[in-house]
Amino acid sequence: MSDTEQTPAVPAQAAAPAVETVNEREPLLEVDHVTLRFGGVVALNDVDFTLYKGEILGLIGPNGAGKTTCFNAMTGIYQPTEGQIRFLGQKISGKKRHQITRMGMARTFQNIRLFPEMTALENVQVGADAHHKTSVISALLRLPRHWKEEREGREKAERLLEFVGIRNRMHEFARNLSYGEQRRLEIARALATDPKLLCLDEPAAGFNPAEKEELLQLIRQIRDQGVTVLLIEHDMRLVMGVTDRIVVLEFGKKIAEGLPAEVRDNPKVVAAYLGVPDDAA
Ligand SMILES: Nc1ncnc2c1ncn2[C@@H]1O[C@H](COP(=O)(O)OP(=O)(O)OP(=O)(O)O)[C@@H](O)[C@H]1O
Repeated sequence: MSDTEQTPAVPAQAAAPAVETVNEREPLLEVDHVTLRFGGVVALNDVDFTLYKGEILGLIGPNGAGKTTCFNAMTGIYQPTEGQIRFLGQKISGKKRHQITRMGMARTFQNIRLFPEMTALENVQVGADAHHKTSVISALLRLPRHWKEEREGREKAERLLEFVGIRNRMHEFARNLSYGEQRRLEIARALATDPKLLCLDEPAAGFNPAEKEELLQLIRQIRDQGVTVLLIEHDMRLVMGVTDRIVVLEFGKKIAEGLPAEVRDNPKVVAAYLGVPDDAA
């Protein structure tokens, strides 16, 4: 039996079933009437929604709708012009990115951001370092507790690489991995920070149908380990197949929110995607 079978790759948190009764659920992330302007551009206009613990929420919308800006506001890269974002009841605004990571939020990027000259294993260990407790001094003095932490970090990184399906590539430089493997590695690295919320920004971009299907399974497995997932994705089949609920943005405004089937049949959403004029919708 491998160590993966003995220890869950993603630390078990309050494992939660799929969303059925959202009203009874605990909020994890609250986007509270957020407006965000870049000069004259209103990238987010009074956007308001809640992400509940244990769900997979899709954030969708046509190009330029404000999805990435919303992600960036949630992860502390941008500050809202108005409104606020709360994670586990605490304001995100003013927090540094590493503080937000420690609070339990991790993300991947639309454009892959790995350390190309480091191995897959090292890339994941860097993520795990966010939670190391021993000091720089104990690392320099090579104290036993530092070694213990180092060993545990490595074991955890290996388990995560197994979990995302690329353990056999752990000693390969990140730059030598295939595109799909790099995307998986990004997810493993984000999971190494023990997130309560994992934000995936277009994780299926450039994937073929088989890879998309595998990704869909992986996202479900991540949620089944108790990690809440926020997904930005253009591929509608994937979004409809994996999310519990969907929020739709268009021109920075929320135009719909609901179960995948409700959103798919919403005339405003159909119009936004097909470019039908408002009065015809
Ligand atoms: N740093 C910035 N400075 C100025 N305008 C910006 C900036 N970032 C985004 N915008 C503008 O804000 C709007 C929303 O962009 P955003 O990238 O969030 O959309 P998106 O829904 O993620 O689009 P896509 O699907 O194409 O990635 C767009 O009009 C964009 O041009």
